[in-house]
Amino acid sequence: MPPSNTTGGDRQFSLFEQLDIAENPKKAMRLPLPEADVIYYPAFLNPDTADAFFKALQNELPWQQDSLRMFGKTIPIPRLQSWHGDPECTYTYSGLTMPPNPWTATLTDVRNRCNHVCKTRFNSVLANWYRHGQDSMSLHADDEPELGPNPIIASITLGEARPFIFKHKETKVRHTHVLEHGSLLVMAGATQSHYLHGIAKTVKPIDGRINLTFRRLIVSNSM
Ligand SMILES: O=C(O)CCC(=O)C(=O)O
Ligand SMILES: [Fe+2]
Repeated sequence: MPPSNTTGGDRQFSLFEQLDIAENPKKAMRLPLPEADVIYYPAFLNPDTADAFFKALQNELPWQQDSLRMFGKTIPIPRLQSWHGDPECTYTYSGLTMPPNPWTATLTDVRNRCNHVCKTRFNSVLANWYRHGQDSMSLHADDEPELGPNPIIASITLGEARPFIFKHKETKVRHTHVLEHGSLLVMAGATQSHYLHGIAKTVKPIDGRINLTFRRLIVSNSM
């Protein structure tokens, strides 16, 4: 049975209220996920701005294909990545330790828009480039200790729309939501405690997608 919708209900409502949605021409919506706080803004960026950001990021970021050690083997991850942030924001993710690259003009611009709407100060961002349908991200929760409890994460989509999968950790119930060009997805509250999320592969011939997930790492000398 899916968990009761009353659990965390206050928190869901307060996230919606917390976000500054007044400036967005298209309405934001809360996704129907019990025990989670997830808001989706379809047209956070206008299409021309989103196109320009996509092109700029392709050229601006030092994209690399990292590898993970699994079962004694080194396996290249199926996407390109680039980690950026304030100097103290070294991040450990699936066994990879990544010192931050500096903020670029485009990342700073998008970060400031996310800060404004989410009323927080993101100090880091993971950029993911899914080059085609065979690039993906396996189901995971963004629950690294340096994110602290109940982290707020702002996730921008540029380029090809891809289905974003949520899977409840206990009930295993799945919910899929297509993330469109120029959209913003905000995950907050207990979302990471109760759900995994990821991007599946597809055999369809599709174009590339760049995703930016802004985070606030709790590091000793962050202000
Ligand atoms: O590409 C996406 O939308 C998901 C990215 C993600 O989950 C992450 O970077 O932790
Ligand atoms: Fe994630």
